[in-house]
Amino acid sequence: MAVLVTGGAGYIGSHMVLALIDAGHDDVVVIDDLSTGFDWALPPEVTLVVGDVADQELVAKTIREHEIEALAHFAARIVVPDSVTDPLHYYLANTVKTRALIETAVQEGVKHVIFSSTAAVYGEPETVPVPENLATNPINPYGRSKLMSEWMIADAAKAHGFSYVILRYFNVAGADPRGRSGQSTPNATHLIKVATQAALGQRTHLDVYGTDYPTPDGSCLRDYIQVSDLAEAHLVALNHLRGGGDSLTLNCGYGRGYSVLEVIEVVKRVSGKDFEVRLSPRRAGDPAQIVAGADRIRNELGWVPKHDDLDGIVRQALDWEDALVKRNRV
Ligand SMILES: NC(=O)c1ccc[n+]([C@@H]2O[C@H](COP(=O)([O-])OP(=O)(O)OC[C@H]3O[C@@H](n4cnc5c(N)ncnc54)[C@H](O)[C@@H]3O)[C@@H](O)[C@H]2O)c1
Ligand SMILES: O=c1ccn([C@@H]2O[C@H](COP(=O)(O)OP(=O)(O)O[C@H]3O[C@H](CO)[C@@H](O)[C@H](O)[C@H]3O)[C@@H](O)[C@H]2O)c(=O)[nH]1
Repeated sequence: MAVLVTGGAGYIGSHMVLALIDAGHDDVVVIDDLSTGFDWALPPEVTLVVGDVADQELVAKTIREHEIEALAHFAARIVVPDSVTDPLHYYLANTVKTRALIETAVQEGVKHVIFSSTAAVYGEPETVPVPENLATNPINPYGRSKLMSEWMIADAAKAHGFSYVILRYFNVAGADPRGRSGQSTPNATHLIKVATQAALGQRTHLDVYGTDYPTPDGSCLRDYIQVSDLAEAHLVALNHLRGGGDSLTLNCGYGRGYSVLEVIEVVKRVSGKDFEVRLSPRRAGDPAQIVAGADRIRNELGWVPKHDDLDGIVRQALDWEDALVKRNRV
């Protein structure tokens, strides 16, 4: 009952691989082009196929050779402002390549698909938290590229008989509590990563992108979910599908929002380090606030998060950043 993890050498995918192995799966195969991922992020017992998810010959061969039953599709481009400046690249990487991958999966008889979607499909909701049945209305090409993939997967599942869980992640942060993986992209743009780098002196300062949003302190509000909790959500989704469960679309978040300024305050407190914070103009493509309606995944799949604590998430991110520095991987 092998699982193929696309993008498994990346931040979230590598935590999924660890979760599968911790749960006793000895048949995990990763396909990754290593464009933003790292082969060293993977445990040695995992098979890594270096290549593109849209290489249909390679993917078909991999599925056949390893008798892949389920596909967890993480590989993508993920930076919201980059999607605004280079939308065609995002539609190619996230939508066109997902189409090719799903076509191969259908041709090769893959039974289950878990897809990494995003809170960005909701766009700029008028109220938070947002339940899954809120109308989708993405405001940036990244969100649209993912929403189109959601639609393709749902349509193809209906036509060709596989089952799926679409997981809409909110803002993913933190690191493996055992220190085996974390966010390793050197020039990552994610707030908690950037703030921990500022705290450790790897960046001169931190920009706050926008302080005039209609939020309590004027900075954007996000729902930060710890990465191993998110990986665990994939495991319960996989078990659900293997047990014959229906296809589902589920938010992955804790249901509580923190502002950019609040996150910075937590990073300074937990690290014990002060750093320069510049109040800067808004960044392209950012919604003011996005918080998960977080009940459905708990009710439908029995998912129970273990790391719902921003201080702990920041501590993990700091420890991982520190480990990267010590291993000369920054
Ligand atoms: N990080 C977040 O906060 C967040 C939030 C919502 C959704 N997501 C989604 O989660 C998924 C994983 O994100 P991440 O943060 O781990 O990013 P990441 O960049 O660390 O991981 C992506 C991985 O996919 C690989 N990859 C990219 N394009 C590929 C291709 N065409 N063929 C093969 N491999 C390819 C990269 O080398 C990398 O290892 C993405 O689909 C992203 O859209 C992330
Ligand atoms: O140096 C920084 C970095 C970020 N921010 C702000 O912090 C918030 C969060 O930004 P970031 O961490 O870059 O995440 P998002 O742009 O919210 O996007 C993340 O979260 C989305 C789900 O909500 C995912 O779909 C994306 O893949 C993922 O990058 C935003 O308001 C940013 O403007 C800053 O003010 N300064």
